[in-house]
Amino acid sequence: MVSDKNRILIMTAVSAEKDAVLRGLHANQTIDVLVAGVGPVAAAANTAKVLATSKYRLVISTGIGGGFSGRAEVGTLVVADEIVAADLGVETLEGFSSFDELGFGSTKVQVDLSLVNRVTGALHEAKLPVSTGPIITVSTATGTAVSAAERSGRVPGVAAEAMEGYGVALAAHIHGVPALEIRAISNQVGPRDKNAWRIKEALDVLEKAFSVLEELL
Ligand SMILES: O=C(O)c1cccc(C(=O)CC[C@H]2O[C@@H](n3cnc4c(=O)[nH]cnc43)[C@H](O)[C@@H]2O)c1
Repeated sequence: MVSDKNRILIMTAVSAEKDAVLRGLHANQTIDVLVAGVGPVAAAANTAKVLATSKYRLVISTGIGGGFSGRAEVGTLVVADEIVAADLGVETLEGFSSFDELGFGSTKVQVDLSLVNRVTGALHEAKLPVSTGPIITVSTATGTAVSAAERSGRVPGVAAEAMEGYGVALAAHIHGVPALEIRAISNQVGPRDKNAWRIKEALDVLEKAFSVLEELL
């Protein structure tokens, strides 16, 4: 790894997502794309490991994700305007209490909204279907309509769900590096129906996204 403050680090959960991003980047020499592993803990640990020895000006968590109905449809892109750990908290008789509410710290990583707007604008200019909104990170992927409604109700405007963004973004924040999360929607968040997942379509739009963003980043 070249240690250079002009470099960008992109973390994906699995190699299929890494390969899609690399196809879009056309062998860009200033962007490193690495596999973080699935889930927030692996993603945080592996991102922190990289940042401990190499300097970057930006970290991006990206890959496929679930879209919330009416906010992010399958085959579209979502750029996070807030990265939220949706299940960091306590189950109580009155419902879920987040770490924020309990005073245990923040479950959110703020993002540079001017960068979010530039990224979203570039994708829109390229005629790619894109929206912005909070992206939640979970340790257990939603699998029922009840859970989808509960999570959607707790995070106003939530657009998408995935499993690595908060881990990647928190590791970056601890190292003083700004972070983004960009998701290509492979499925709708809700009742588990693997037959309804459109992973290839999502990987295709992920590739297109990074072929556009290569010029901007
Ligand atoms: O439901 C299943 O049988 C099943 C089998 C394999 C993988 C899964 C996943 O949930 C993959 C999680 C993986 O993909 C991202 N992802 C994509 N869609 C979602 C979602 O709706 N909720 C959470 N994560 C999602 C995630 O970032 C992981 O890397 C399920």
